[in-house]
Amino acid sequence: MSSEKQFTRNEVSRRNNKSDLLIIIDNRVYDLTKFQDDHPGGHEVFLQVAGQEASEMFHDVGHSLDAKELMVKYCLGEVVAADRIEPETPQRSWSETDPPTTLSSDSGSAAWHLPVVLGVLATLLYYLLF
Ligand code: HEM
Repeated sequence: MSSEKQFTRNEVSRRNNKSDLLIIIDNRVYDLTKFQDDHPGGHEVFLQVAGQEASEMFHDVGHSLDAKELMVKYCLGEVVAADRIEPETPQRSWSETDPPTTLSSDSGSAAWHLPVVLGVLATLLYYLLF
């Protein structure tokens, strides 16, 4: 259990105006009431997402590392476990369908044939020509 302050999405949704403005990014709750007038992207965007989930919009903008460091200052806590949205992680099981062991042992044994054959050919040519 985290020691951070916990918020339900319902609680956050009620704090959705210019004088009390919370948003949710990646299951963390930010109080942007004091930051809205300093936000380089303007305060209107915050009013659009006030009290709501804003992860997609935040990431779509491609905020800089500076912006991500600044966020920490405005973080109040996190969303309660029951209300969390897990980020989508693509699950690929290629390792099960395409075991790499067969491929690497095959190409491993073939790999030293070529230089040996070339070496033999070069030696034959040397004796034939000189
Ligand atoms: C804690 C939350 C946020 C912080 C600390 C923050 C901070 C910043 C900073 C520092 C910039 C300047 C550019 C950069 O350094 O990336 C910026 C730009 C911007 N932000 Fe945010 N931002 C936050 C949330 C949001 C959200 C939720 C939205 C959209 C709903 C948003 C939309 C924008 C836009 C549209 C720009 C302008 C991008 C441009 O002109 O290229 N920001 N923000």
